[in-house]
Amino acid sequence: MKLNKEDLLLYGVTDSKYLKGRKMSELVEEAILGGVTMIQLREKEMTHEAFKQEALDVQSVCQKHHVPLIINDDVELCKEIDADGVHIGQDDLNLKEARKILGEDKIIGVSAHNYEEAKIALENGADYLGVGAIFATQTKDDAQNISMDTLNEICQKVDIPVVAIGGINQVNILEFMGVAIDGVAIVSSIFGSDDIQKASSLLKDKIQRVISNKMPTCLTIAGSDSSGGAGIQADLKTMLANRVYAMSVIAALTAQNTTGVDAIYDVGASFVASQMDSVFTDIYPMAVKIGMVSQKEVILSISGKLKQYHARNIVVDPVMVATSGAKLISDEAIDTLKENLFPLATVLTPNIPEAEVLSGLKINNEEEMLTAAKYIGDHYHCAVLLKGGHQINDANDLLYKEGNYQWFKGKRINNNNTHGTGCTLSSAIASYLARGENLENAVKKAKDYISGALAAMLDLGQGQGPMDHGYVLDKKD
Ligand SMILES: Nc1ncnc2c1ncn2[C@@H]1O[C@H](COP(=O)(O)OP(=O)(O)OP(=O)(O)O)[C@@H](O)[C@H]1O
Ligand SMILES: Cc1ncc(CO)c(N)n1
Ligand SMILES: [Mg+2]
Repeated sequence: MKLNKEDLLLYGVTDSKYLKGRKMSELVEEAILGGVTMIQLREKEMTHEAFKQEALDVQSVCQKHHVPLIINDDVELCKEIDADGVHIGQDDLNLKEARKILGEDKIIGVSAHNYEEAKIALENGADYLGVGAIFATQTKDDAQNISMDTLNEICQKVDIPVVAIGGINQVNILEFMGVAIDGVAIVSSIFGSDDIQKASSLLKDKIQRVISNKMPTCLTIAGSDSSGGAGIQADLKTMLANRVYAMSVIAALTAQNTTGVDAIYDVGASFVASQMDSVFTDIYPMAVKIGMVSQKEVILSISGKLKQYHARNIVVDPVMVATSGAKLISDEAIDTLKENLFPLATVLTPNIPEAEVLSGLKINNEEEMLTAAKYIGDHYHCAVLLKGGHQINDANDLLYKEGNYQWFKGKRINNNNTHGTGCTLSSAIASYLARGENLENAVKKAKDYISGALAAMLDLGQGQGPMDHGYVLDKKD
């Protein structure tokens, strides 16, 4: 019996510490009734005879429900009872030898912790890979942790199915949104649960949604602009126009229009946290854009939640002053931003006045833009896109990342309606990161989008008006 990719969707791995006097085959049957699609029998401290008896019991349950049974480590036992396959670690019996013993018809899975190991396993004829540990796990204390990015890289480069393993539970399973895995292998959250069938069924539902979802998801955490040209409203419009599913956590409200900001109403830190819980425990965002966050407590609650949910692709727009000149952040909050949010950023997107505040340097030309971008990037250990919208002659933006820099040239458009340009650019970058583009391509595409939105020459309001975020839809008429 050879492996179907679908068999890996919810891969239950047993552990006798959860037996509590019951038979392993009973636990396995509950897991299968809940939706587990493949079983791995894993025993570390049992005599051969006892393990064989347990394996035969579990095998009859698996056969009854047409679920493949994989034996951990023990190639001989797999052959002896004619199980469907074996899973071997990096230290276990060599893959080539296992293949020789078992032949082509048995499934052989291999554990890999990095791309090199994955490549070798592929070359030696593995049928699937178990890649981890993704999260901290109680099952194996020596497990190395690997990042979501490494996991995704392995999935994309290796053309055999990949399951993620290590500490996966009902909440963090959503973090695989946008990662090209074929399934998850789980021990404790299935077999350590009081209701194995129910736990399996909930996990199955979640992993099915995560894997079948092809729509990139993106979150903005920012302030509301009642006039709709900047803040949350610009972000949502931008994300929609760049074809991602957009969600919002409102961190502040402004009474604002194209002529200025009349009032600010702060949203409490705990309510911001609640909004983030609601989003991250249901539709996990593949990228997050952060805009106006005016209060220290709010920033602390955002950074805490981003860490808790291992958010990735974080674009931080350090909003300080509106296009109209109004101040949007307290001085105390700037320090909190630097200390707590900047270190989490994939990229920071200051404009020239903001970069001056963050670097303490004056910026009058492109050379000084580079000096300031370098200072900020090296200081806060993140990439920096220093926007040139405030330069007199051109609209060239500078991306500085890990010692390298790249200019994104823009033609200055003779349009005074630039309300919300910063919000729009950072949201467009987040959208393309959610779509799986690397930072350089995301910036390039975002720059093209905003140039088009400015060139559409919308003219609304009595001050510096908003852009036409929906210009890309015109083609559809
Ligand atoms: N007149 C213009 N023509 C072309 N591109 C522009 C123009 N003004 C701004 N941009 C571009 O818009 C993007 C946003 O840059 P900008 O420096 O205006 O951000 P910002 O000051 O943070 O905006 P906001 O006022 O919304 O906070 C950059 O890519 C910049 O080059
Ligand atoms: C709510 C809000 N966020 C950001 C900006 C920056 O343009 C603004 N004007 N308003
Ligand atoms: Mg701005």
